[in-house]
Amino acid sequence: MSFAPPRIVPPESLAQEAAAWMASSLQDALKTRPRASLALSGGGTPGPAYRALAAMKLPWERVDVYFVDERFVPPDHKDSNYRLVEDTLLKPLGLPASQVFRMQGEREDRDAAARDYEATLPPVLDVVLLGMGPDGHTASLFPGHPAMEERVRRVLAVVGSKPPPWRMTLTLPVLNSARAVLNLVAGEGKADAVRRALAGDLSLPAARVTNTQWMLDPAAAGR
Ligand SMILES: O=C(O)[C@H](O)[C@@H](O)[C@H](O)[C@H](O)COP(=O)(O)O
Repeated sequence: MSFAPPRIVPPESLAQEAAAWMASSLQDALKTRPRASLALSGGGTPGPAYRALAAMKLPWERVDVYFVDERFVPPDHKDSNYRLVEDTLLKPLGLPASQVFRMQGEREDRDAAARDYEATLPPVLDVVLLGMGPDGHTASLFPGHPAMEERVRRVLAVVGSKPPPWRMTLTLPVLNSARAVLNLVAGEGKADAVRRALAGDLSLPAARVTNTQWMLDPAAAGR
């Protein structure tokens, strides 16, 4: 399994280029279907890309927002991926709640929350934005975790090695059936994981998302 060559983008253009990729991928999806689904990751990298995306002209009334993963914290918690997306994309767009499918990280029964989220997912996601940690985790799929081997459940509650520990995550069957996937990675701390993932080191969850397009800044590309 090999990936298309990564796009290497100067740091100052990364957010805009990632936003343009998401917008273009959504437009492609909307050419043949009435609605498009956009699944978003959290972490420190994608916020500026979400802000740039919110400024782009799209038929937003036809776009449904999902989450790639979420921490088991309330939606107004500083570590909530929902809060990140709400602040950078949903509020700027004024997207109605009916178009936002939030992972309920506030729920006590984590497995029930995962199962309920699974029921909201479309059969195939159109556009997925991923990130990757220095250990090669993506979504909340961490190296060596049994969730990497899951082939039936589409959403799992897991304990990850990036705090906060308890998370809900899409699994590889969902990510690998998506129509367009971008892994947006920046910073020299990721360079080794990027090199290993691009070389097909399947111990890295990010390497197992087979249809990933990669967008890197020069530092993550080892330059
Ligand atoms: O909830 C999360 O933490 C993210 O979904 C996670 O998969 C993230 O994409 C990577 O950890 C990279 O995070 P940074 O962008 O902060 O490096």
